[in-house]
Amino acid sequence: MYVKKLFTLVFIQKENQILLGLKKRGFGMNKWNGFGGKVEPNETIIDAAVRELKEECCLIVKPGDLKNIAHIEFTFEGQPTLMDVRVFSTNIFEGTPQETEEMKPKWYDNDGVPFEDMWLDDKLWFPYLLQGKSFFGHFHYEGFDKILNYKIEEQVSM
Ligand SMILES: Nc1nc(SCCc2ccccc2)c2[nH]cnc2n1
Repeated sequence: MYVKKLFTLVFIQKENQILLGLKKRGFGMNKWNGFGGKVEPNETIIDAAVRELKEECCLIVKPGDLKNIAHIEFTFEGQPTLMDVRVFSTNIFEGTPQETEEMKPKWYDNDGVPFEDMWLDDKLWFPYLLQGKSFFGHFHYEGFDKILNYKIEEQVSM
């Protein structure tokens, strides 16, 4: 029986580039990732996504401009937590990405994503993200550096 915890993950995209942030502390520290975090009890998932993006790199997006492109679940052998991550993307945003205490932002070419410094699973589902295909994924980890099993299923539309 898992204890489900809800998280957001936002990817800002340009023509052939994607904005990633180097996590400077906490869960996933020293890995490049999208922007996000825990959904608080008093907010919607979308509001959490907008809030975390602003907190982590000072970009402003409108809730209506965020497209839910994926639902990814992470479980870890021997742990009761199921991380329920709602992934959003948009190419409509205001501001210039700024470094914060949480994240150091950097634009990457779509064909130059630093998978060697990201979560192991990311290289498995980034192709769907970069091609704008919606998907469901579940990744079951042993520790943080080994995927025991996973599934990815394209979804017609979320
Ligand atoms: N890309 C990616 N992201 C996460 S956690 C994303 C959600 C999150 C959680 C806590 C703080 C900020 C953001 C992953 N976990 C395992 N593989 C993973 N891949």
